[in-house]
Amino acid sequence: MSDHKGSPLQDMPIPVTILTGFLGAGKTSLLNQLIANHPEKKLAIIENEFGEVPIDGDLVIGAQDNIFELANGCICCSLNGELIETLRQLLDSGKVFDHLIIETTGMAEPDAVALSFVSDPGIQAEFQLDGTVCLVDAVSGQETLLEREEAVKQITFADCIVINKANDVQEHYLAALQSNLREMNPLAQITTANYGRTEANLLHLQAYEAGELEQKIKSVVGDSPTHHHHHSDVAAHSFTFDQPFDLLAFIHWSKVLLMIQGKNIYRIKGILDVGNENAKMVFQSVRTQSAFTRAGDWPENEPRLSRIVIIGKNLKREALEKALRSCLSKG
Ligand SMILES: Nc1nc2c(ncn2[C@@H]2O[C@H](COP(=O)(O)OP(=O)(O)OP(=O)(O)O)[C@@H](O)[C@H]2O)c(=O)[nH]1
Repeated sequence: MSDHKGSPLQDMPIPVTILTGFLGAGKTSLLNQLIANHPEKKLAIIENEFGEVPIDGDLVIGAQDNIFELANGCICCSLNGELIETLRQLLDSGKVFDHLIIETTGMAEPDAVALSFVSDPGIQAEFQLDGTVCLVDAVSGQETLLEREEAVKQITFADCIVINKANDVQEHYLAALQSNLREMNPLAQITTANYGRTEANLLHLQAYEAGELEQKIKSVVGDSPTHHHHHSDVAAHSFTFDQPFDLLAFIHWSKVLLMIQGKNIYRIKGILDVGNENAKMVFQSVRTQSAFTRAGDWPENEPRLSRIVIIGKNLKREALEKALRSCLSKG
């Protein structure tokens, strides 16, 4: 990866990691570990926190020159426009950096932050999401998930979930938490940490790359017709279809679905067989935005199975399946 000097004509988009997790879960501790473990990287960091006086920036060690603060508001709501402005300033600053980390407030909905990177063409040209990392407090995480909708959304949107303070709980408790998180988000990688120290390569998740997505979706959905994971009213529904999709019908359906039910749909990811296309089409949504990318061609010896995972709240599985079936190619 080449250096980025804030020029609008960079050769490669700068990878972006969104760091999220409920209040006190260990985001700043993890950030400090990332900085310590990646001396080869020139990290730029955007900190967002509530409160008049920014504090977290002072708690991040050794990167003071490259820290940008968005204080006194939440990045996912009132400060979203400011985030885009800060990204532009970052590019214009002349600072050299090759990876951007955004630490959100503990209350932020990371999909709203991610939206800036998939909805603004100017930003998209310069930055590319690598993935969202969500910290969960091993001790209080379970309780927080029962009480706080924001925490549930953070989990369901994450590409990697890090259970921090793992040594502070017993093994069986940790295993139960892990399995609960797996049910809520079967697509995420799950790992453990103490004081933010973890083995996982969190800055290279490539969560939005077609090949990586395909592997993940395949591992979750398999070849069986349909199944779903349940966490109270939040569920991950998986579907497989062995007939090709009509691309336009699918696009139309997904746009209407996200427009009408977007609030309750946390994530859609899918690999689709589309009539008249040799390439596998990878679909994913971030809030109301959605996009297709091409993965490799379907190999001759691989059945053309479309696999789709929809994670959301209070979703009616039968209705989703029926609607998806109506998007299958008629020809
Ligand atoms: N026991 C224990 N404490 C930890 C661990 N990791 C972090 N802490 C402590 O937990 C507190 C919160 O950690 P932070 O890294 O500031 O968490 P945060 O998510 O950035 O917090 P907010 O910015 O307030 O949302 C601090 O006092 C840390 O020292 C851990 O693995 N075990």
